[in-house]
Amino acid sequence: MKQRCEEYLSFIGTLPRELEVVNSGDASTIEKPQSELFKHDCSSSGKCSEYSNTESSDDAVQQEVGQLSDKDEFHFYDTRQSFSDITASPDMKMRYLNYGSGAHKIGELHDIDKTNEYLFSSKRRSELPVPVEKEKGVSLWSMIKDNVGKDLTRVCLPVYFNEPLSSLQKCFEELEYSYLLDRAYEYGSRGNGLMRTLYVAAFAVSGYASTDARPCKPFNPLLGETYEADYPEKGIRFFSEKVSHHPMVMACHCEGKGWKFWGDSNLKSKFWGQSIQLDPSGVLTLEFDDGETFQWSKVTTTINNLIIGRLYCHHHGTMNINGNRQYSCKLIFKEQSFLDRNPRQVQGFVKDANGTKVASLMGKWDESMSYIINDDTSRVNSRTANQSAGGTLLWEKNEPPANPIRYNLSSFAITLNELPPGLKEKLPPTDSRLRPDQRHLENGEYEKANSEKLRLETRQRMARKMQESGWKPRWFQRDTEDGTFRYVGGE
Ligand SMILES: CC(C)CCC[C@@H](C)[C@H]1CC[C@H]2[C@@H]3CC=C4C[C@@H](O)CC[C@]4(C)[C@H]3CC[C@]12C
Repeated sequence: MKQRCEEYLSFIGTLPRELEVVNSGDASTIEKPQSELFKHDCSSSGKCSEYSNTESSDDAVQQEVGQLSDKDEFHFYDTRQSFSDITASPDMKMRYLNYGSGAHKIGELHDIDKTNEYLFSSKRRSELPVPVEKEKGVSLWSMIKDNVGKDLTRVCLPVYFNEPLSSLQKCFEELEYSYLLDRAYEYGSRGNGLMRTLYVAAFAVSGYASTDARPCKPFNPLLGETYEADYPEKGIRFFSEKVSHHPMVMACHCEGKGWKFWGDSNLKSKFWGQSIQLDPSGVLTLEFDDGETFQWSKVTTTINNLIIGRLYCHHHGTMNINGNRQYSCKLIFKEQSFLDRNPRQVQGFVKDANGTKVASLMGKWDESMSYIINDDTSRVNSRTANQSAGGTLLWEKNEPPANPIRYNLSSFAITLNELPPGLKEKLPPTDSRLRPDQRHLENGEYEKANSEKLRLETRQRMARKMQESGWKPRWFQRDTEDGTFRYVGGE
């Protein structure tokens, strides 16, 4: 029986062959080996069958949603819910978060009007709503074990494994420390290219800080779903859209004081049984208003202890931050070894146009980053073996919220899905904040969240066909030269 419940889980591949089920009709009979994995005793929850047994052929879906026709292709989602006509129709009007100051495009960022200030600057929330229902503990194993040997991208996980943020919102989360880019801009415009490069490097690392101790999965946006954020207190605006479902690609664009930052996220995943390896394949570009640019790609992320133990992720590999002027930077995210007493380390250096190392960088992606200008590198090295003791601080992770928050969100992350009065009317209907399943989860209404999630996922099965029949992103366009998505805006 083919698993048809198409929850995307695009980062999960197929289970290893040796774990395949002998008789596909009986998921409890497992060939070999009798590993720890299978001895693990987890009570299966009733919820599981509700999801894993959802079967329907594409034909059935087709019947349910209606026949595909050229005219219809943008209107597959029914209109019962505010979020259901999710794919952006070509004539949909974009309403920027401009609160009555007249339509301004994302380039005109910094005129904070009064409404905006009222809605955001001083009054962003510092807590999630109190959950309506009690949380249920469901083990991931109970979900996976009935699907051994099947394509896990087609396994549908119930909402208990999600955090109330979409992947689009998570992209914005990587801009929590955008002030580092403001600083980089200022240094550069005062002629200090080295300090600019160091701050850019610190920024590139700081994006990982929020991934620590966050064991839940973000919501998979629907094709054409968007997330737009206006944070005048940070001086930034952000816009993102899910531009492809197969493969899953999200395009992002952000503008701040003196800089623009864009890129698309496209993850390649390998499933290793107890862990998943994610290899991001997009390029991130940072462009300062004076023409200096830096480009880099993200390093590999491994999610460990999928089945037994505490789930955590770890980032490793080399990040080359290539500048178009004087300086470039190389950062190494250390591999984790079993007995490592000092994990999560990042080390690197900045080199000038001649290839001379002019500064060193050291720190941890979940803590802080520091630098040493080359003149004093040798002195510090000979003085102490512990490099992280030396150096001048560039970046430090913010304190977590005073009261521990569900899902372990940072104070910044807590604000991302907030829907204050008046905002709803200003958002396009495709915004992640309007996803009913995500909203229900945030409110702790798990039953409702689950049924809405299932409903939207059923709709989403059409995404491949929509893409094949010419669906195009609304706000981004693929660059014909380098294949990256660029924000084109519009109304
Ligand atoms: C099977 C389920 C329950 C496991 C939960 C998996 C969680 C830990 C996974 C799912 C998606 C993952 C994220 C996907 C993409 C990225 C971008 C990458 O550049 C940094 C890591 C980061 C941000 C991942 C962190 C870990 C993550 C949040």
